[in-house]
Amino acid sequence: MAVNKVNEDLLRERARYTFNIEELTNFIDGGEEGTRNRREVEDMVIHVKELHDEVPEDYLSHKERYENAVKKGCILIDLLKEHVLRHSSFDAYKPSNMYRVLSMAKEVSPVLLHMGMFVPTIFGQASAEQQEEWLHKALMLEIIGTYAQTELGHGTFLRGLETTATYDPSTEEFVLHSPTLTSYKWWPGGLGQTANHCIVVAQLYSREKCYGVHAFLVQIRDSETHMPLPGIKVGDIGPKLGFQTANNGFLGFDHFRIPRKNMLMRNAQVLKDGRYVKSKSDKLTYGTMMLVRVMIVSDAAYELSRAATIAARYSAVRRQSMPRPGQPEPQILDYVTQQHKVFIAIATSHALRLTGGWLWDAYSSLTHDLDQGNLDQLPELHALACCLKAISSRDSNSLVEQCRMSCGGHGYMSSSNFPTIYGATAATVTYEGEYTVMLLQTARYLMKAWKEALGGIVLTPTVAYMVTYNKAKPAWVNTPEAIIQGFHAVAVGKVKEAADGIEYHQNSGKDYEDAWNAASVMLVKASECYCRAIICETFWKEIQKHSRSMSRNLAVVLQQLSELYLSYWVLERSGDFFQVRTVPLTRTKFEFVSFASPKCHCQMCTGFVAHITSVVVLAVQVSIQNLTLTFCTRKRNEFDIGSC
Ligand SMILES: CCCCCCCC/C=C\CCC/C=C/C(=O)SCCNC(=O)CCNC(=O)[C@H](O)C(C)(C)COP(=O)(O)OP(=O)(O)OC[C@H]1O[C@@H](n2cnc3c(N)ncnc32)[C@H](O)[C@@H]1OP(=O)(O)O
Ligand SMILES: Cc1cc2nc3c(=O)[nH]c(=O)nc-3n(C[C@H](O)[C@H](O)[C@H](O)COP(=O)(O)OP(=O)(O)OC[C@H]3O[C@@H](n4cnc5c(N)ncnc54)[C@H](O)[C@@H]3O)c2cc1C
Repeated sequence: MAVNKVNEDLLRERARYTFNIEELTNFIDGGEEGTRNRREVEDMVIHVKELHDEVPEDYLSHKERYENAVKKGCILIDLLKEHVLRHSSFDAYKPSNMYRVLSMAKEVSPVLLHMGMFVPTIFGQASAEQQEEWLHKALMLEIIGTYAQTELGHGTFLRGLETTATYDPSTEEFVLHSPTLTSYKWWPGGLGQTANHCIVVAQLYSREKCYGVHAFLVQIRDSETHMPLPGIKVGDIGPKLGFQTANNGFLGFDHFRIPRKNMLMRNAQVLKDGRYVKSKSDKLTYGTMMLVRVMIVSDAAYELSRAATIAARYSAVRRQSMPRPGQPEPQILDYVTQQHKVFIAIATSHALRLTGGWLWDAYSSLTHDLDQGNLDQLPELHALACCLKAISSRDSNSLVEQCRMSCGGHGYMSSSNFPTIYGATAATVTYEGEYTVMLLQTARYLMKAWKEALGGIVLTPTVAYMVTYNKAKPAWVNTPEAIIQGFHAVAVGKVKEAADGIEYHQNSGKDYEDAWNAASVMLVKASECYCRAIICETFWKEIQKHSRSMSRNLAVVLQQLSELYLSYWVLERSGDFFQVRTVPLTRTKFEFVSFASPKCHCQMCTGFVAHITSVVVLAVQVSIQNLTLTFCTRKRNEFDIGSC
């Protein structure tokens, strides 16, 4: 049998790397133990022949694809359980581990929601007694669940959900009901044919009063026959852009009764007589969504790293065109335009991975605080989780598409794996909080922070710079730190512009809701800039922090990737930097001039800003472009794709 011979161009490129590949691998895995764990699980998986398709999944029927995905999901979960039982240190519910194992199968697993939301909801929202009853069964997949929140009529507006859970004190039961077609649960992964239980989010009624949305654990299918229980209508919602084997389904209730104890009661409770005991915060019901948003940042990075690896390898082996007559066709990696497409994908996968780790640590700290009854950090973490989920998933999805396009026709083949990766990342931009909605959630937080900044109130860490920028302007020197300051200045400027926009519309007679809506494009922009500043700063600081304990050669390359990321986004957002005004040329200072704000439209001010800014920004652009071009050409000579 012919042995697959590794392409000579790829071997030559790999022989040229300038740093220790194993060291980079450990860095990406979060340490040597992480690499050992990952390799052990991969070794378990790679040799299981049932996980390798004889026939391309695209040639299978929907039913065959689903059955194939179920089979693979069961094999992977058994391997995961075996590994967890053998290594108590392997934290199966650290996002990167759980998702990594399931994503080793090409198809999205029908039990993704069981692992990704059903189990975490029991962890996060079930009382100790309820965890005692359900957690082990869920971890051992004796019950298979999903998370049923979204309805046909509402996905974003949770307070508008129509499914009702009405408490009947005479039987100590909740009666679940879907009063309208639009109240049918729609989308939950695994609901079509896989799950026999689910977390149902419904409007809680007791003693004829509505207490808002709460979570309930509901058995929907018979544990023996797997048939829907009486009063349950359930099935598959049909074909989608991607995620074809996620088994997304619909669910309707016809006065379906569950025991009182099936309301998740860690936060709020309903007593036997129907009395409602309020939670410390209504927002704790939303806890699972925050967890998954935090997970998505790391996993968006992972999916992008897969796409970037495919594109980098292809760029090394693909030879095309003849710039010099008679010369061999060059590797497409020699084209600067190809480097410009692929290198930013590599840099971004590192930026999002490190930011995702930083966010996971912040989330872990919050959950510890919440256990102690301290909710102080909840608003900031919600704002961070919203914007980072939105931006990371959108960046990942668009760069996956860029990687696909960089591989020409072969990138369009299913066998390239780009269509599967694209379908998974495209879904992530919408689920767990739609892109715009999430940025508007962060904008709510930023508007409050801005008001506090104007009053000189000390702000939480990620917005603290608003107070300083509102008073003293930073000096501009062309360093990564100064570029990060520039992003802070841009973010403050956009926040101010949006706040001024709301005020402007209110002064023109609109109420707050209409003024908010009229300024909402600026609000989204402000959140984007706030989030970009966080990613830029976190990426740079994490690289600086880790560089101190890594070999110089690796530190140099990672530093250059973070410089590339900063440069790329300054150039991508040069229009926003144009709005950053300098004052005396001797020491250029940032001052944000909004072209859209109701003030400073006078000819003099606008003319002055345009002239000075063009001088400064031109200087900035030239130096940044040099940095970028230098990075690409210099790195091309020695750029390591060995890690690819
Ligand atoms: C390729 C990568 C693969 C990644 C794989 C990772 C693992 C995957 C695992 C599973 C796959 C996932 C499959 C998908 C599942 C789903 O989609 S589940 C359903 C998700 N649905 C949503 O996210 C709904 C989005 N909408 C909202 O969240 C709401 O808009 C809202 C944010 C709740 C706001 O709605 P509303 O208008 O009613 O309320 P507001 O007045 O705007 O806000 C109320 C106040 O509450 C605060 N708030 C809101 N949410 C939270 C929260 N989660 N935590 C804390 N606080 C919250 C908000 O700030 C307001 O507070 P304020 O009044 O003080 O400002
Ligand atoms: C692949 C996939 C898997 C999913 N899995 C699950 C699951 O397992 N469980 C589950 O419960 N749900 C799941 N969902 C549903 C998902 O959570 C919702 O689709 C998502 O929350 C968006 O809600 P929506 O679909 O109602 O869109 P809408 O909220 O109707 O959004 C449509 C448009 O309206 C805009 N919009 C909405 N509200 C506002 C506002 N206040 N201000 C400005 N613009 C607004 C949005 O920006 C968007 O452009 C899944 C979805 C997908 C695509």
